[in-house]
Amino acid sequence: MNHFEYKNGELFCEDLAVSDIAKEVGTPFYLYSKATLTRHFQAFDSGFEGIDHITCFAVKSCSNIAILSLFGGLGGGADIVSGGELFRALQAGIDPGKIIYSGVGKTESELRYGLQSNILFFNVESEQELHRLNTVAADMGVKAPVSFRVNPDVDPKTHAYISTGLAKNKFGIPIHEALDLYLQAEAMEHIEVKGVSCHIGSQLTLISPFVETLRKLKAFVGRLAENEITIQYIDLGGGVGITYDDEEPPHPKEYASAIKEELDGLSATLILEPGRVIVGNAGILVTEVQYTKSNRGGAEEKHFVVVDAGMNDLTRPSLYGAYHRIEPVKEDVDLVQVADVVGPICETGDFLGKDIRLPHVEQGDLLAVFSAGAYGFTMASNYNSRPRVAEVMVSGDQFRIIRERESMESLIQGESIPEFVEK
Ligand SMILES: Cc1ncc(COP(=O)(O)O)c(C=O)c1O
Ligand SMILES: N[C@@H](CCCC[NH3+])C(=O)O
Repeated sequence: MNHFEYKNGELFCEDLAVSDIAKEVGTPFYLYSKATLTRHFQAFDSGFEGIDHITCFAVKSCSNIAILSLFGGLGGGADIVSGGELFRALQAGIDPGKIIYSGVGKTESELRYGLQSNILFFNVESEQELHRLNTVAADMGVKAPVSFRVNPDVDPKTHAYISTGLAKNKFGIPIHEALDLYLQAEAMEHIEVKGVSCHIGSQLTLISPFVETLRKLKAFVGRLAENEITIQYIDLGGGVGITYDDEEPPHPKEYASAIKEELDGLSATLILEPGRVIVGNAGILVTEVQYTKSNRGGAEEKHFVVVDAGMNDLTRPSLYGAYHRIEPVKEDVDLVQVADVVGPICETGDFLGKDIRLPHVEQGDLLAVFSAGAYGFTMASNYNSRPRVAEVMVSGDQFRIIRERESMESLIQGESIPEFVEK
């Protein structure tokens, strides 16, 4: 359930007509519903009621500080993967004691920043990272809280680019090699072992890979116990999918009960790192039609709707061939056409949708690209020197710009022409 609905043929976000917001903000822009963000966070988090847990929102999926702050206020923590995400989470007021730091390539200065900030723990992904963290912590005279991200070799049955828990993926430490690292860590003066973690992939539509993973983690925790290593946290990562088209992912409550059932008997705090399931359907991208055209090649006629948002603004269709529902902001039952919705970028791969069924649209019409709240703005770039678009949040009958549209000046900010370049 989300708060993007048609009322009398007009798309609304909560109590505001999307077209009215567009008049004031201009296009393109990302639009988020505060009520949907809240509802989705609570639906996920409340599934784990009754057990010790922290919902650490995956900042990479949607990192605007207004949204992080909203989740922080609802009791959430953060799953971060860079110094930049740590900065955002702290700026948003998220409790550092609820921040966990994942990622295969943490630099020395990022490790230092995490330690200075007193985060809950680092998800260490290699032996070399463990040694580097121990050295940095020694230098700072502190103990680094550590969980190891183990790779359980479970097939999440999702897109190959977003599978992370298979042995052939770069993530984590193979589960059968992890015990050795725990033993090394226990012997290190500046490391404190806190937990065991994993994240097997994103946009999962089945519960079984999560359950299989948890079983493997439980067996592993048993082996740790035999070696007198006790852990306080089990981090199951993120990954619950959403409906973009006709997928039928588990309801967060179903996911939570399956996990709770499997956890039975384990006394550890559960950490969850959801991203997409919370924000994916809480945001849309609003774009304006610039031109329509048809290209005839032989017997085929191809229709194009050229809009003012491109693959730099929403890259998922180009990158993964991902489907996003696209509909006019003003519903029209007129003539249905099948068209590619394409952006202004000089790449054939610049499309938001292929063979989309649309009513007749004209220059100036607004289109909504749905399910754009996760990995939408956060993956945007300035390619073709396009300023990144605005982000807007609605609450009831009010809206606020939570990130300004970038200016032309911001495009060249930090650039300079050296004196040895002749003008
Ligand atoms: C370590 C880690 N945690 C959490 C997430 C969030 O995943 P999702 O948005 O699928 O819930 C990701 C991204 O896949 C990730 O890499
Ligand atoms: N960016 C991906 C998900 C990757 C998740 C990051 N581990 C997507 O849009 O679906």
